[in-house]
Amino acid sequence: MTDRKPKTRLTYTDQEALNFHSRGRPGKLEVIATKPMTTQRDLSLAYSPGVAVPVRAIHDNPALAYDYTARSNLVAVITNGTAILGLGNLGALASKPVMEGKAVLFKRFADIDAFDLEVDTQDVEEFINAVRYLGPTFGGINLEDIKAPECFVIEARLKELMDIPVFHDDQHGTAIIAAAGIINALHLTGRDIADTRLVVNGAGAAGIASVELAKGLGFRSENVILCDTKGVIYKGRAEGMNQWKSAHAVETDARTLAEAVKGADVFFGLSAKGALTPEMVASMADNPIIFAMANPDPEITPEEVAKVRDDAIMATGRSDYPNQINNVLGFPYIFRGALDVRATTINMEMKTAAVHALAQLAREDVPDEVAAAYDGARPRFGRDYIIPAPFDPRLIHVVPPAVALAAAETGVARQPIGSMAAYKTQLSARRDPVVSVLNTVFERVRRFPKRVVFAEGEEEAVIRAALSYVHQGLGSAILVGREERVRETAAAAGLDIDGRAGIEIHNAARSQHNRLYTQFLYQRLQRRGYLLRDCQRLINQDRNHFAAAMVAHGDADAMVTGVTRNYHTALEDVLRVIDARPGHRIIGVSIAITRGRTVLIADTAITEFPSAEDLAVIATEAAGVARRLGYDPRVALLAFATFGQPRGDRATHVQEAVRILDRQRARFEYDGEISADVALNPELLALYPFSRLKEPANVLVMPALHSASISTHMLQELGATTVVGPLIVGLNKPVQIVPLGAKDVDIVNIAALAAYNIGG
Ligand SMILES: NC(=O)C1=CN([C@@H]2O[C@H](COP(=O)(O)OP(=O)(O)OC[C@H]3O[C@@H](n4cnc5c(N)ncnc54)[C@H](OP(=O)(O)O)[C@@H]3O)[C@@H](O)[C@H]2O)C=CC1
Ligand SMILES: CC(=O)C(=O)O
Ligand SMILES: [Mg+2]
Repeated sequence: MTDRKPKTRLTYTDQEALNFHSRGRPGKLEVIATKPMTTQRDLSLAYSPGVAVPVRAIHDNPALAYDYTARSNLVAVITNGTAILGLGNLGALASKPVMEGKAVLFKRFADIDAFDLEVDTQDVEEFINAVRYLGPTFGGINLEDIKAPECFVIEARLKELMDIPVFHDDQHGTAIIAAAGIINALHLTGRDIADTRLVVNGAGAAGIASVELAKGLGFRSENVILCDTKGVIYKGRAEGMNQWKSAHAVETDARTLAEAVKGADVFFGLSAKGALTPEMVASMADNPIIFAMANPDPEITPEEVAKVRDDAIMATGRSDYPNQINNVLGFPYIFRGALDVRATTINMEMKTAAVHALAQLAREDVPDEVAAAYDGARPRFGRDYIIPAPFDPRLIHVVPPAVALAAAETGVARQPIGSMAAYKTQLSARRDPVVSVLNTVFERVRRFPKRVVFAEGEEEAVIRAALSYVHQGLGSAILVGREERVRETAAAAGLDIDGRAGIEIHNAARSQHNRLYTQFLYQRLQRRGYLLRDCQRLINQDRNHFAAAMVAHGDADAMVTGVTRNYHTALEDVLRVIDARPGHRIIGVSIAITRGRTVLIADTAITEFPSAEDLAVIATEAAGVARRLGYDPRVALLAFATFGQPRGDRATHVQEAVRILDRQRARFEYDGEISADVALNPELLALYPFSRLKEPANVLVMPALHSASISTHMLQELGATTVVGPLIVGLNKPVQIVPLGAKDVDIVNIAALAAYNIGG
């Protein structure tokens, strides 16, 4: 009956789920030391006797625990296993996979360390006592999967007893995400919240909290019906009641869920699998909003809904359907914001701030990285995208700042955020170490904004990158392309570029500068076999030549290209227009970034078999890049051998390169020939006390292009390493080339590096 079919679900077998949990180290968590623990000295500092120093300091001033221990970033995920997802009361032990899962999500999405604690008691007092004394260990307490009504008592008492945030995720996390989703769904269906009829099935932890927050948003009490296993919670009902249910009892004739949902606008399922039938869905109002949030199986599936009507906005709690209304979008970021201001609690204002931040984010354009999380189908605000996806990289710098600000404004922040801009950068860097490495670059470009020409202005990723460049305050963007084509591509992607300050479109064929650029190119190429008309064609029809000519003439400050053409073709185009900087050689430098470590690798683009002289030049140019990125260069000239061992002819030109640098009195730390492991590992390096490198290298000069290329590609594919580049270094004007098919985030990073003139 409908042509709006739900997207295909991912599938897995039970055996695959078991294998996932058992393979390798069983479970999903391990503990990793954050300090070196290799030498006797490390042991003395970390343990006895050194550890006594912070012990005394904390005793004298308890606030110092945030500085000397992991407490400030540590959350407990605590349960008694009485309401494991929608599986019911299966006990503390069986809940462990879910709690480990929550801990992993804390880490993955918000860089919060979390321990799962499964407390084997169903007695409220015993449970409270098991938790209340854990305050010194943690910065926050995330209560999970504890059934109602005990969860209400437990949370309220622990909040009174503890001076750190205590947050029952199933109550508030769920309510916050459902509230964000409903704000957007009401907007899309043109409803007024004050007249909207809501039915909530499930009057437990999640149901009660969601009703309370929904009413806080503007749903009127008389328009909200709550149901449980006994049916509608109406005024006067006696069976299966408690004070939390009674607070939401209404005057109604409806007694069953089927009667309650008849004509209702919105259904929230926080109950159990299959609780909502297709017949009930069919009886709802036009454009019904159905959030079937029970896990792992919803109250009704999107396929079942699609069979009976095609006008529903449908959401579930699962990752394998569109519109995932799940507290995973909340708890990592809410705790991140709360921990970062050392909040004493998570109050209503902080929760509301999270609701609005999430709702707003879903309305914004989606970057490539999120599109990738949707199997390449870029979601756009609408019926199938009312809430951000869990893998949205923007969540980390959108939700915590809103929460932190609300904490400060309501006086529960012990240490409010100083600079919000700096905090947002710090947050992004938690998820993406590239952000912290490029932070100096971005900051500097923001202070001295630049006009960057994007040669491939008709490409969607490029238009997104240009918009992002402008939005981030880095300067203005010129898109080279046919106006209509650029506009069409932008419109199809839902990007608004018309009249946007800072965005210009330049059509090479129609540019008033063509005559000038053509003459300029002809002067350069006439003795290289090019006729005037060849140069005319290159300027009129080839965007790389046109864009490079803009930069050569100062009509743009920097250029970015490469999305549609392979690296070397794009470089040849550019080199017809722009030379090397006098006294310099063009080389390629790649930046390999892992958490806590950045290494430059050169030459990753130009010289296939560098001579000793070439290697010395490459070392010098790469050291310059390291300096421009804010590092003191420590350059290792790599070979398969280290200081003469094993012997072999191929290392001799590396040794000679080191002698050339000596003769040139190079003003940076360097040594070679040295193998990559010795260059990067302090313990191996210590075996060569005569080495001029006293600490591991941060610049690696490769003996040849093949080793450079192979190693950077392996790093990119195998490890948790991001490789940026190759960046072009030594060109007379700032031009950078991105890898073929680069995504918008990568293009913006490279545009910022071009604007920063990383190539010197
Ligand atoms: N998507 C998300 O992010 C989240 C989803 N949930 C889901 O919500 C559900 C409830 O969790 P939680 O509140 O923590 O659990 P609780 O045990 O606290 O509450 C369960 C509630 O559901 C009611 N219920 C159970 N089965 C039915 C049914 N067939 N029809 C009507 N009501 C029913 C119970 O009724 P009674 O009071 O009569 O026993 C009770 O009120 C679970 O499926 C869970 O997975 C929870 C948290 C987050
Ligand atoms: C998602 C979650 O916390 C639950 O279903 O219990
Ligand atoms: Mg839960």
